[in-house]
Amino acid sequence: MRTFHVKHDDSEQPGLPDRPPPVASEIFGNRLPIAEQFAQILADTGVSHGLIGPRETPRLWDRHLLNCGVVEAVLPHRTRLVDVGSGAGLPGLVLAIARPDLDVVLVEPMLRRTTWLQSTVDELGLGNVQVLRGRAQDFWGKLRAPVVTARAVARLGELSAWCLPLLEAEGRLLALKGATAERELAEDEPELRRAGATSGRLIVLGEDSLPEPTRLVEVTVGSVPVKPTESAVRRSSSGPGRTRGTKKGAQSSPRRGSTERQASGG
Ligand SMILES: C[S@@+](CC[C@H](N)C(=O)[O-])C[C@H]1O[C@@H](n2cnc3c(N)ncnc32)[C@H](O)[C@@H]1O
Repeated sequence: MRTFHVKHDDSEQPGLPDRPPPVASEIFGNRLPIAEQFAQILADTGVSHGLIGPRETPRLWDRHLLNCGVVEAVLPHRTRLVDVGSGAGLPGLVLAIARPDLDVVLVEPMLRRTTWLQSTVDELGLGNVQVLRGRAQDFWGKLRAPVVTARAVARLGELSAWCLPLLEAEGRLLALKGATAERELAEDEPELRRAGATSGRLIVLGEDSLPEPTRLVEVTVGSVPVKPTESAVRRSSSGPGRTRGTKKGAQSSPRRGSTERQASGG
């Protein structure tokens, strides 16, 4: 009888993340071990709890940790950041790891996800992260920050209606988008204006360092914080209000202005 042996390459095994590429140390610096621990958690309970697809494990770094991590380059020192629809902590938790100077709030409506997020924050020992359960709309009038981030949560128009009322004056919504970023920005411009945006532009990050650069849409508000639009309030109150903390856990008229489109390297 003939016998043969199959040689296994550990990096191909399901449940094991890919290895961090060299650019990871530029983004995470001496926090790289924490980022690696987060990648392990994503590949383990992130997959078993259904927060991330099993097919994502071999590309956790390129598609997720680095795609989100490069955004730290456009964040000022010691700012407060609200990440809406955080899911598996993308991009909020990644940014909190890369930048311990940030004060990060993760907003996520699904209990299963907030429970996982809180246990991950505890396991990583991150003192700069708060996890809140609820939709963005549930925090209107309760939460404001200079920066709001969101990835893969909603189209730009709807996302702006939800998120601009969470911004302080002169604040910025940073929406991580894929290849459709520029088109969405053009198509949703009227909705952005109605939501109170004073400008919008495309920023491309990691062009020289990432296999797929991050396409970020930056939407800004003016010197007066915006109120939710009437239609957003109507639509939001027809859904269930679910504002909760986890175990730790006067506005004026919208401004109208020109929405600027601009591509820039980063
Ligand atoms: C496709 S997942 C993306 C998760 C994560 N941002 C990522 O990039 O992997 C969308 C997330 O948005 C959340 N979500 C949906 N509607 C929301 C709302 N109105 N406010 C806040 N989060 C919302 C969902 O519960 C879900 O976790």
